[in-house]
Amino acid sequence: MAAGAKVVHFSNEDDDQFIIHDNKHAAKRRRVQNGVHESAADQPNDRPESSRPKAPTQKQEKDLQRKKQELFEFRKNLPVFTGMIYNCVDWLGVPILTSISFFSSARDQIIKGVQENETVVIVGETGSGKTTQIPQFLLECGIGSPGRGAIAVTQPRRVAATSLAKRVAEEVGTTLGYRVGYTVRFDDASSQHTMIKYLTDGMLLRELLSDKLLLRYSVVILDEAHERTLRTDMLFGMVKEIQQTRKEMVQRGEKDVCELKIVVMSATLDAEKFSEYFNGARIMYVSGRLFPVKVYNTIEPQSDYLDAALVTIFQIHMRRPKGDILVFLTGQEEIETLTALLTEYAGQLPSNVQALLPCPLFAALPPAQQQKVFEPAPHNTRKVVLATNIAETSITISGIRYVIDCGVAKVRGFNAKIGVESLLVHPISKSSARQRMGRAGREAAGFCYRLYTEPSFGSLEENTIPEIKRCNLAAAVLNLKAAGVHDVLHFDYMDRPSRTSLSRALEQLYSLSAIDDKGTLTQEGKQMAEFPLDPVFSKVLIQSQQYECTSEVISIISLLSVDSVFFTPPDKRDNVAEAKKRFVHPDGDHLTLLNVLKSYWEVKGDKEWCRENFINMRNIKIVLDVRNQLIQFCTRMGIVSSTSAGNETDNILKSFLSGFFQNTALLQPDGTYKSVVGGQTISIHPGSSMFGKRVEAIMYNELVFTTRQYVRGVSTVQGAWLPMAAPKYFGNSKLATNA
Ligand SMILES: Nc1ncnc2c1ncn2[C@@H]1O[C@H](COP(=O)(O)OP(=O)(O)OP(=O)(O)O)[C@@H](O)[C@H]1O
Repeated sequence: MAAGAKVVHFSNEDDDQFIIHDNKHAAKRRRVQNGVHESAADQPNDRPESSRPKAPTQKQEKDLQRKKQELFEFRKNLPVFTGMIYNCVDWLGVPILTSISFFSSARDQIIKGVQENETVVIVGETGSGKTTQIPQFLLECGIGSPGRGAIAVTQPRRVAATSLAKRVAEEVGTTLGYRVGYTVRFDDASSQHTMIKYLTDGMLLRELLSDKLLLRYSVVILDEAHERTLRTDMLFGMVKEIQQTRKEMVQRGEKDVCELKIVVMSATLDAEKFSEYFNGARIMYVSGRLFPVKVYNTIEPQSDYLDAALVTIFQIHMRRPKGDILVFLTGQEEIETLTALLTEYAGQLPSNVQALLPCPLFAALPPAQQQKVFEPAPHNTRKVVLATNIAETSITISGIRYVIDCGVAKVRGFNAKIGVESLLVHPISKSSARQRMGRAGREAAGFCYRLYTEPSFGSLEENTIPEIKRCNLAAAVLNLKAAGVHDVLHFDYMDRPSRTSLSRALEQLYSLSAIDDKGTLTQEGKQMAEFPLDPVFSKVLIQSQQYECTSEVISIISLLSVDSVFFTPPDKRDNVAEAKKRFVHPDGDHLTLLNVLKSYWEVKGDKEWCRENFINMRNIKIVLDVRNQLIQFCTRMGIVSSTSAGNETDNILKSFLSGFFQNTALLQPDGTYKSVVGGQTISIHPGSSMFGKRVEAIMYNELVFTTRQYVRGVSTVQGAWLPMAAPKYFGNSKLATNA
């Protein structure tokens, strides 16, 4: 083997490995960061009824029926159609035969199970057909009907909701948005005829604001319940309560109300725990999977998974039969680094080898670009989808035969004691690893390459810790209050968050003036709950009206929604640092970012200018997209997008301080900074325009734990502004004790 060559050895693999004769790509470093709410919460949309999906024309109808018939031939072989249903499993997870019926199909038993029980928990292998088929069964048997109500199927992510709706519309033989549709943030493909609606959990929470008993639905299917996102956990408690209320209404003989059925589904779920929470719900295990997936683990631990992923991609490409590859990574920056490296090395492949096409997939990518991963690869090309864990559950990407799992993910954490939130790279759970594996083997036999050893897999946690146990709960508590849950301390949580976390959240909402001293939602709090943003950013936006700088604030919030507006080729770090200096604003990073956007507009997005200044054009497009959405949103809310006329700099910084007052630090006599909350010593990140500067007080966007506690997104503020920014918070001694 040539010096510097790199090979990743997997268990059970032959060893004619592909060798990359250059390992310069190693050690591309990743940042661990925290802060901005990456994917904004979901919003109702206001598409006028006239532009909403219509019944298919006669010609469309013919094509739809042909496709439906074709897909039916496939559907009827899925395990949820024809497989066996079990009532329980032994301690190894093997189904035990008890009171099952050999004479009825899985489909019939699932229908009967839902008809006879208020709540059913369904567990079945990835790809067995739960998400696409079970809603159709419930429609076909009349549990979902125009008279009783539609079927809502929640998904933790929008890309899953939209792609599933498209597939199921084809299977049902209807145009998308007519009988089958979806509702996600800023996009609604549904109509009053929609009987099966895929929607993000955030969207269903939002519908609860206007339809408190979810009367438009007869069934709510909570899919991928194992993910335990904050929003799904909130939904558990809310739908459980709604089910009880509707039952009592039916018992009282109230008209136009039917009982609400709840179906909880996943491939990797602690069914007993869910059953117990939902008052002893019936559990059904669906046996079997459609296609096998062979799993390989590395023989040795890998010190650099990005490097290992790159090598594995080429090993598969050179040695394995046709089929696309799905690689799980932790974030946008890694995905972009690997895309660049893949493109570079793919150019060195011999001419008789098929081409490689990298396709990125991450939450901040505009929906139209996300959809590209679902398009078939061009002739004689192997598609390599590079995704964060937004591709981990629910979705089927046609053509994927190989999955590469790096074994880690970015996980949001929150230290309730000191009120600090962080986003750290953390090993995934076994449940996540199985979900990742399950993205292969959906249309044919598949292969999963885990970039970690078998013992490492064995040492992973069984399930991911519920988000509610590790997040800042301010947004969740605000949503609960907006949905009418006043007593958030005694809400029926499946896993109760700590009292400290809840108190912290209430304290933060009080400081933001979202709730009053009795814990009641204020007018401002109601407005904040409507925003597609974390409450902290909502506060900044609302406050910007008073300082007449909404337009600038919207731009900066949009700029903060991406990792970086600069593109940093590994061998051009010095040139990039030089380019960044051209935009520096003396008051810090918020205004420096705004300078970048202003300059981009001045040159009308000139490509050559972007190249010279290392501007990441894709990220700027994302920024502009978020900005447009926020402007539209503010217009709907009656917020005028004014531009600062007076002291622009101070006004913008004061607006941000009204939300970020807890992310502040004061200069100490020894030249270090001490955080106002928690009193910790912090350092300004070397990448900040404020690095090395000594000012009276700073405000920062995020705290990063690396070798020390760094803050990023830093701007200078005046100490005297703090009490004005949050009088309820700084009313007393906090400043004095930390000064
Ligand atoms: N968009 C699609 N294109 C091609 N095949 C699809 C598509 N969506 C679903 N399928 C097929 O239907 C099968 C069932 O998919 P479905 O999403 O219902 O399974 P599931 O049991 O919910 O899986 P998971 O637990 O992974 O979400 C898949 O294995 C795949 O073969």
